[in-house]
Amino acid sequence: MKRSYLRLLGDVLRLSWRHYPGATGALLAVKAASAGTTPALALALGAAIDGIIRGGRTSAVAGATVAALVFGVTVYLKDLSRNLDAMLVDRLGALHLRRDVETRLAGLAGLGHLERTDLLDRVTLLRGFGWRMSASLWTAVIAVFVGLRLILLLIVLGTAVTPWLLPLVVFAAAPIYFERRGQRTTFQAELDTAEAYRLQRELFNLATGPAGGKEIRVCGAGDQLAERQRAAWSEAMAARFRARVKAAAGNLAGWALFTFGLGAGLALVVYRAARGEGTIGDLVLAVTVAATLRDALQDALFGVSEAMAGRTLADPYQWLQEYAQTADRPGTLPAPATLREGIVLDRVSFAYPGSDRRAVDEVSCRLPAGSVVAVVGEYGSGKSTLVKLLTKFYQPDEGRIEVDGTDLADVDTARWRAGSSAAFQDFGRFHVRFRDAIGLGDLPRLHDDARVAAAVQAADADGFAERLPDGLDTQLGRAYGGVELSEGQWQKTALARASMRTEPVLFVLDEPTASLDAPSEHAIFERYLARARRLAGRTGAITVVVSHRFSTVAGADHILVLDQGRLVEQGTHARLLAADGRYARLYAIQADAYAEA
Ligand SMILES: Nc1ncnc2c1ncn2[C@@H]1O[C@H](COP(=O)(O)OP(=O)(O)OP(=O)(O)O)[C@@H](O)[C@H]1O
Repeated sequence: MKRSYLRLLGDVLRLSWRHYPGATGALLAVKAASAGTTPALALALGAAIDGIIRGGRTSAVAGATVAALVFGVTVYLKDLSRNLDAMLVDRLGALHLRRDVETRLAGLAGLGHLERTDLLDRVTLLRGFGWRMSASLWTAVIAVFVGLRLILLLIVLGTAVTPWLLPLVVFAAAPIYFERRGQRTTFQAELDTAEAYRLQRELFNLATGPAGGKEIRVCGAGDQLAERQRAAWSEAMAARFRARVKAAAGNLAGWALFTFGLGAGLALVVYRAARGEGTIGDLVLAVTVAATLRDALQDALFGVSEAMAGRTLADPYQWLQEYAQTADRPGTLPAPATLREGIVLDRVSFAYPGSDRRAVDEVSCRLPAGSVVAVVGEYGSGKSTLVKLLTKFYQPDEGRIEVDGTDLADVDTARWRAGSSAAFQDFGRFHVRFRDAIGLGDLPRLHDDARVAAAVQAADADGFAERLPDGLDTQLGRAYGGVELSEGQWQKTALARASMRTEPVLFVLDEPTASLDAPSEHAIFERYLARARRLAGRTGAITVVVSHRFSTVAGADHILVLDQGRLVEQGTHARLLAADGRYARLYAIQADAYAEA
């Protein structure tokens, strides 16, 4: 086993001891005691048989009594162990380990782990971390004590019967060796096929889930998806199956060796008994031990293989710990409560990890304090990426973003975010009460009804909010017996959430009205323009609006026009029209389209 995995098992054991000392101690004691029961039973039975044959009534009765007692204790310990094991695995997994992973993942300031395919594989593995890891700990403990039971059984064979039986250890080790080799092969195959496996699951969810259900039916793409899912599944499974066949062949060889050794050992005991060198009790003892040796060995192998299966968790967990420390540059400087000068982008470039194409390419511009800045451009021109850089989801690869002269990279990320508000294109649909879906935009004011109502009004959501069956207390999401909102209503809810903070210094609206019609979008934009003016007066806030609809953003103070990541034009609406460049051309095309409509 890898050292990191052993260390992780040690950490989990310490965690269990710290939170459940009684149950952990009891389970360890029960497992340790269980290791001695089979050898004790074999010795007691052997003594009872010898007592009967020699006519020693006392030793026969004593042997039989001990055997009966040991048998009773074995059954009781098994039951106790099962219950303690289940209780500890559940509690430790759900209450501590899963929470630890959840907190670490949710605490990551950046988005890389959610958007990079190489990291997604690890995040996927970590989803089952809590329960699997706590189960692994106790299977590893079982493996240790079953190993101890095996050693005790062999000592009993070697000392109570004949040392000639000791080479059985070598034969007993053969299946373990082959099992481990097989484990390594299958583990590697799982790693190699993780991407195909993830893809088939994604396709399955897509084909069967509600998200793309309508489009898939309209397109008639169900069969295609099923076929692709089947292909990805077959690709992953074929490699895994080949690895398992290889592992099974090794296991067969291991067990064949063990069976050969066991047969030879028993033949030796029978031969010795026939020559009068051993007793019938020895024979009973040897047969009892031999019969349980196979079970003990199988238990040990099962324990080892189960514990080894948990090894797949060590790498991603360790990665998460390191990633949390290195991926995010949290910064230490306080975030400004008000802006005096504004935000300056100085030759900012950024390419998504794993891509050599710059999503933002040498962008330099100034976003003056108190201004409303619109970012426009065609699909994929880098608008959302620019917003992600401003909200510190990613750091620029080159260049700097300065906030009132301070490098944003040095500003404390959590505090910068606490001073920002944002509504994103891919907004969240939180299936909680309507008031909570909005209030979580400013957690300390989650229960401030007046603030929530004001945010609802700001987002022009009061119309549909009034019609909700339980008002602000309405549960959202049909899956939880609540109300399902329309796309536009979800979007207005996201807008209301972004309106909860009243004093942000950065207010981002990344296509917040894409699901609304042009007049509604225009009305909302006017509202937020007025709000931006009020914010500007209080905190010097900068409002950044991303939109496809050029007419909507005409009232912005400053417009940035992006094309393939580059800032190709900037200025006011009037100046950009007068320049008769890209902006003017695209504006004219949209204006014509609306005129014709
Ligand atoms: N997570 C990601 N990983 C890799 N590349 C990405 C990622 N997100 C965006 N890109 C790429 O970066 C470029 C800019 O994308 P971005 O989302 O910033 O454009 P946009 O102008 O906001 O587009 P839209 O108007 O469609 O929202 C695109 O080429 C896109 O394919």
